[in-house]
Amino acid sequence: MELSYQEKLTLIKLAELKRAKVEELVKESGLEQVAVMRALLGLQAKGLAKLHERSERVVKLTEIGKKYAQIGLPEWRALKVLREKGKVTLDDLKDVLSEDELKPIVGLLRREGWANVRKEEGKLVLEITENGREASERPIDRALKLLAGRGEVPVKEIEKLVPVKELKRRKIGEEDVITEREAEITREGEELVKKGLELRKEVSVLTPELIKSGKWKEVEFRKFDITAPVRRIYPGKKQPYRAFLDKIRRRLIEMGFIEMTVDSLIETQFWNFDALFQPQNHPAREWTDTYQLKYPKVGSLPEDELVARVKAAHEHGGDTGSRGWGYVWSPERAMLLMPRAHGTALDARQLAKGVEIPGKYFTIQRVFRPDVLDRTHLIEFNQIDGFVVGEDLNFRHLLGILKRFAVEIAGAKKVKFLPDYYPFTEPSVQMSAYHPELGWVEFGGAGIFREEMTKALGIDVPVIAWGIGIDRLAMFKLGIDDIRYLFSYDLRWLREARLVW
Ligand SMILES: N[C@@H](Cc1ccccc1)C(=O)O
Repeated sequence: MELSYQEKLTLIKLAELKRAKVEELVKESGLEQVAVMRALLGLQAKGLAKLHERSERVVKLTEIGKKYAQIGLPEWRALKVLREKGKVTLDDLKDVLSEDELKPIVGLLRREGWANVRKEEGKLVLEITENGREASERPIDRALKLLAGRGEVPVKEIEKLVPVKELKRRKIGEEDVITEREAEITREGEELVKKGLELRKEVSVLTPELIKSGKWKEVEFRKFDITAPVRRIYPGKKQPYRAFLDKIRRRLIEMGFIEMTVDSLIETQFWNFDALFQPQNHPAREWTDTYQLKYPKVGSLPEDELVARVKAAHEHGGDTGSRGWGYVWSPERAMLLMPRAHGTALDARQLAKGVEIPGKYFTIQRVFRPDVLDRTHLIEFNQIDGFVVGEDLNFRHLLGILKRFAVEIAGAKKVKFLPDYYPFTEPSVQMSAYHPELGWVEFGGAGIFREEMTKALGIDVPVIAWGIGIDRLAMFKLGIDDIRYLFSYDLRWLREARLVW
């Protein structure tokens, strides 16, 4: 029978102890816990040892419990003050009790019979009782000491002092299940050890020295079982949502899209609304709710010529043949600052700066809109906006691009388009994708930018554009059904979530 070095060593130690906890064997052999476990499993498979597992319910201290073990339970801290003063108000206890501890203290002291409660001039007054003067260690105090000293105490043992429920209610203790493993040597094991085992240290790394000196012929090589279960480790990795966004960015760049960036999350209404041909004094301005900046209130407008063209488009359609919105456009209004409400503002900035024709552009932006938080809505979310500009583009190209996004990037199984309205596109479309749990989820809007907008920005060819709520795409991909989870601190999720794309 072939045994590894670790198995031999463990078996020899086990032969001395006959029956031992895994921890003892770890101490005796000087091996790692995992190595001993693996050796024992090996020995068990060969019939040389037997493993016994026993689970036990134990109680251990919570963080609060640990604190109490150091500074004393609130009732003791309060009683100390009471003993000194005889009579106190709740205010007098503020020095020794935290706010959370103050609330239940009256009930606690009364239940123990340590204090009487009265009202004096509208204030609660606590007065010490005989019981309070003579109070000494109670079962719960002993339980706390026991837990502090031993770390974990079996439920059975604690319950002799206080019900575990009581410890849980007071947030002092919590329950846990520990599994204890014990190994026992079998008769075969004993016989093998009696016959004598040669403990030859195994080599786990083949070094150049071993080869050069020819020693490799003499040493014993350690065998590795690469299918053996090991402890899970969680190496550092990108936050799953961040990783998702980065991959989309990469993918779009690979597809030939140029990324548009901007330094600030704050935007003038000019770029958020006006440059997109959204009328200032019209309900359409509220096609979505937005926030406004209190301080500073205003920013600056771009060059006069551009502002004049946007103004002309709003007032009478500029040189597009449109009649515009027919009102007097106000530069003051356009200067107001706001947290950016959609990524489309960057489209306008880019078009005004000039674009390659044909060209494809995109941006991933954090945007802000008031909303009621729920599993599909956040007030702060991310959008991928983008546009394609070129001579012969039409609506079909747009639908094709959008569908590819939803299916390829988000892994949506079904997609549907519905007519929609945006002041800056004509025609406009809304896209929804199907999620097995959420049903149809709206993803975003798209359309062909209106001439009143593009002409004023200096562009003479069709521009197809879209804005997609990327957070919802991420939900599809990451397999979560609550959008708030994207920003979760839940360590388990952060560790276990697969990095998908
Ligand atoms: N900006 C729009 C989406 C959109 C972008 C581009 C064209 C049409 C619509 C939104 O936030 O919903």
